[in-house]
Amino acid sequence: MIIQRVVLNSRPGINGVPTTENFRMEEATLLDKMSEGQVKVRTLYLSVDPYMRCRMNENSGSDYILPWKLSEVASGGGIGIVEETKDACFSIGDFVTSFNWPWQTKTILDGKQIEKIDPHLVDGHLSYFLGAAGLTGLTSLLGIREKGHVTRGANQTMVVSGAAGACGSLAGQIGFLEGCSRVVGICGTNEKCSILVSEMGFDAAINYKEEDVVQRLRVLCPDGVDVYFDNVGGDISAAVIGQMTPNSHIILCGQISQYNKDVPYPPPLPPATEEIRKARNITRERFLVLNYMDKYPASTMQLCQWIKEGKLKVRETVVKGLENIGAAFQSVMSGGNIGKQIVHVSD
Ligand SMILES: NC(=O)C1=CN([C@@H]2O[C@H](COP(=O)(O)OP(=O)(O)OC[C@H]3O[C@@H](n4cnc5c(N)ncnc54)[C@H](OP(=O)(O)O)[C@@H]3O)[C@@H](O)[C@H]2O)C=CC1
Ligand SMILES: CCCCCC(=O)/C=C/[C@@H]1[C@@H](C/C=C\CCCC(=O)O)[C@@H](O)C[C@H]1O
Repeated sequence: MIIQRVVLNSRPGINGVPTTENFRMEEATLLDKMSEGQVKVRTLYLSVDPYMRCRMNENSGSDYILPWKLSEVASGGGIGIVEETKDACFSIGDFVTSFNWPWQTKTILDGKQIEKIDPHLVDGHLSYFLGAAGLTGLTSLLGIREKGHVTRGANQTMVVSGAAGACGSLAGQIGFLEGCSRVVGICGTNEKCSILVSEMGFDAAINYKEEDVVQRLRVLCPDGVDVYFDNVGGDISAAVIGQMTPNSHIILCGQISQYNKDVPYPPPLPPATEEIRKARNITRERFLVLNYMDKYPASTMQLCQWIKEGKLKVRETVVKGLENIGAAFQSVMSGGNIGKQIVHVSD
């Protein structure tokens, strides 16, 4: 059977900005023969995520992220429907997901690699399993619970960078649900700022491309910042850390502003900021959602319940067509998305 797939065409270079030309769509043959334990699936949705930038380098710089190979199919989070099965755990028509889904229209996967998902849990919004009800939501929830030290009634102020993105938009809302009394977002457009405040319940938002972040934080967080959900790193984080209170906490989720640079992960803070951090005893521990797999089932149920109750507002930016996945990734890296970026491959 002939299928379409997307392969890594070229590497942007460790200090380069990724482009759509780094990816190439091509035809390939999917073997008709399946072995015991295998499942043939049609791809419905694929996820593009910032960590994929590290997979475009020859060396990902991280022990848990493998580089993509040139001219080989790329992969990431995906959702599909079972079309044929040689694994008794699955039936035709089951919806399934995997963290390691090849970027192709149809594929044969090992049954052990995939997990069934129940669309009723998300009122039929299957793609939410790549976002709010998937690793993105788990990252926001577990990041806050494991590293945020949020205490109900403690009158804490949370700041979120990358606030209008997939993790950030959920993190701000979860900050409130877990007990913060004030949440301020930082993001890159006025439209995003307005959505954060009017739709997602943030108290205020700062457009870092147009406003003086330090000055605005002084006004919007008069008692200082107690919890910082950091998605971006760089100058924005230095500005936030300068406003943090003694014994406060950074949730070190990601550092997207540094992903097109040859720096280690997590990148060290600039010396003056590191001095502030130490003097104020601010924690900045590495957080990786993959380290909390035992907490996924209960946390996923919590996220689905909040989504159903309307307590967690979900935004997606959906691009149609496997051929557009490179553009969708490039868009995430340059701020084109609001909420989770999804690629819709087939109905
Ligand atoms: N620790 C973990 O286990 C996990 C960590 N992550 C991390 O969480 C972060 C967010 O990921 P995710 O929610 O999927 O992606 P997003 O949906 O937040 O998309 C990325 C956003 O980052 C912003 N951005 C891009 N470049 C810059 C820059 N130079 N400076 C400031 N902001 C920038 C853009 O928004 P804007 O318009 O605001 O610039 C863009 O929309 C990433 O750092 C990622 O690596 C994600 C999953 C798990
Ligand atoms: C080096 C930068 C990492 C920044 C943090 C981040 O975004 C982490 C994201 C992970 C992500 C990727 C983890 C593993 C992929 C393994 C695939 C492979 O190499 O085969 C996601 O899957 C969940 C987050 O914890």
